[in-house]
Amino acid sequence: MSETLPHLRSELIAAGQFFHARGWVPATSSNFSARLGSDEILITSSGQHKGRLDDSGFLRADLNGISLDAGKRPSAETGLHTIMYQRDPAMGCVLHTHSVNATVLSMRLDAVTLQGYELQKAFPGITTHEGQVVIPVFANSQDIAALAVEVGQYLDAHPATVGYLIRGHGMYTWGASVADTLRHVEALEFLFECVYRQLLLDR
Ligand SMILES: CSCCC(=O)C(=O)COP(=O)(O)O
Ligand SMILES: [Zn+2]
Repeated sequence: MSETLPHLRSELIAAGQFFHARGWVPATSSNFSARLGSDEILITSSGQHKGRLDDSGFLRADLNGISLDAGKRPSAETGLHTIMYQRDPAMGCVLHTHSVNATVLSMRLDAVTLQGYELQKAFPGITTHEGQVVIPVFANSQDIAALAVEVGQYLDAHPATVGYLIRGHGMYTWGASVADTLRHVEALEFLFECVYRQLLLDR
């Protein structure tokens, strides 16, 4: 990888500040990671406030989620990050957020289907508003290993997926770089707000 650990860490710290200003990472929710190398990631340690991260809030882990920094405990949801890096050597970043819109929609819908929105073009390979972008909703679980298997099976069957929701919990999205993944978070949050407002208008 061309990006150094300090650079990736500062990008993730800035992401947390950006998300917190928008209310997408309340309390100690959410977790962030970026690839450091072929078999190593940088990930937030468990229990950090993601709007107030500093250099100490991160650790290195292998692709099985084992801490490479003695005494530091990775996110409780590390398995949902490592599954993405294991699946794709080009995977550069995974971001998980807990916005109100993502959480509310996940309680009401089995999938969020996006169609007709110009902002769908924020995702890789999408060149028109005309197609459908489906964001699946998985049942929440405290068994992260089992949830990661379920996510992996879904992605095997639906490789163009750009993100997913976990019911009553939050959103995961990913990309080749931190910048790409930030764009995906921002686009999904905009689109979730559109879907939410449309549901209100349709009542
Ligand atoms: C207080 S939020 C509950 C845990 C969670 O969903 C989350 O995203 C943060 O967990 P972590 O272990 O990464 O701090
Ligand atoms: Zn979470």
